[in-house]
Amino acid sequence: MLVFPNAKLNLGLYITGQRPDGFRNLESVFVPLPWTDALEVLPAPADSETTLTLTGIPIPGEPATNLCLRAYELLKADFDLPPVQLHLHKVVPIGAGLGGGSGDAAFALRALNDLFALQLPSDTLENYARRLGSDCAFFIQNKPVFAYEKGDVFEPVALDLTGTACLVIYPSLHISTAEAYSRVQPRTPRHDLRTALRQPLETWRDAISNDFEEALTPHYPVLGEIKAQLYEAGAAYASLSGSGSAVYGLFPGLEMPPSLELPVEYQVWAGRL
Ligand SMILES: C[C@@](CO)(OP(=O)(O)O)[C@H](O)COP(=O)(O)OP(=O)(O)OC[C@H]1O[C@@H](n2ccc(N)nc2=O)[C@H](O)[C@@H]1O
Ligand SMILES: Nc1ncnc2c1ncn2[C@@H]1O[C@H](COP(=O)(O)OP(=O)(O)O)[C@@H](O)[C@H]1O
Repeated sequence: MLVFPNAKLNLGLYITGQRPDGFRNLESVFVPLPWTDALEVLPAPADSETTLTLTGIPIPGEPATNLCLRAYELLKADFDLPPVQLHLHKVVPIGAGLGGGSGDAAFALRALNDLFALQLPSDTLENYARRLGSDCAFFIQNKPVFAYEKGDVFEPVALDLTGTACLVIYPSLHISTAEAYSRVQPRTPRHDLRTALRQPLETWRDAISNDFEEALTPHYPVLGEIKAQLYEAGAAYASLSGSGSAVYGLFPGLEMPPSLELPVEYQVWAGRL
């Protein structure tokens, strides 16, 4: 079985409180971004070992800690799964705020559920996903949601950005999620995200913000430079995604976003949501 785990964008992000478990409460709207990896999951002979092979962008850390393998081990602890051969072709930049690793984990759970006819409903898969990472559960249903608590509890949002031209720029700068959280002090949300997102996209610039962007831009000025470049190129809305370092621009009304002159080491996704 071959699946294509996608990434996500955060529309607004507020760190609202410190939790007793050491994590932070947040409020954000997550939307799927069709920048994808490719993940193959094949059943392997009963007497063989489970394997993971990797191509594409190198992933920091030991392959044994890869979220695809962790997803398999999580289900194997509860179900009589045969060994599998996993192959991940990594495309989505890492440490980008695009949730690429979380998407791989959730798609691995979904693929194993389908391949071995486990018949687990979405809420059960979401509970497994939550154990792998705070934003993993979003990728089970993979549709726009208002996310709160650890970013793993959802409410539906009436938001349809389908077809909106979008440019995502990753300045080859790995910002770890833990480092980003350590730089932000929880506070009352600056804006009411659900109300703001019901207004026309052209108003979002002054009505939606990302707390990580404010905290990280003084340390990484390139983030502010890319955002300014996106606005100069005509974006109606531009922001850091999640804890960065990817910055995106939305260009409603265009068939495709404009192309920008950027350093060769940057990775870019241009297309329609
Ligand atoms: C910031 C967000 C926003 O969507 O996305 P990314 O920028 O990583 O894509 C998410 O909250 C990232 O979720 P995820 O990447 O799954 O984080 P986890 O693996 O669960 O946690 C990594 C580390 O981030 C911190 N963390 C994460 C989530 C949260 N609600 N509070 C936290 O304090 C903790 O220090 C934790 O050890
Ligand atoms: N399949 C995977 N893809 C990407 N990162 C992975 C994967 N499995 C484990 N990781 C670990 O997760 C970390 C961050 O993953 P990712 O979701 O891409 O971050 P972010 O959402 O902050 O961009 C990486 O540093 C990496 O060590």
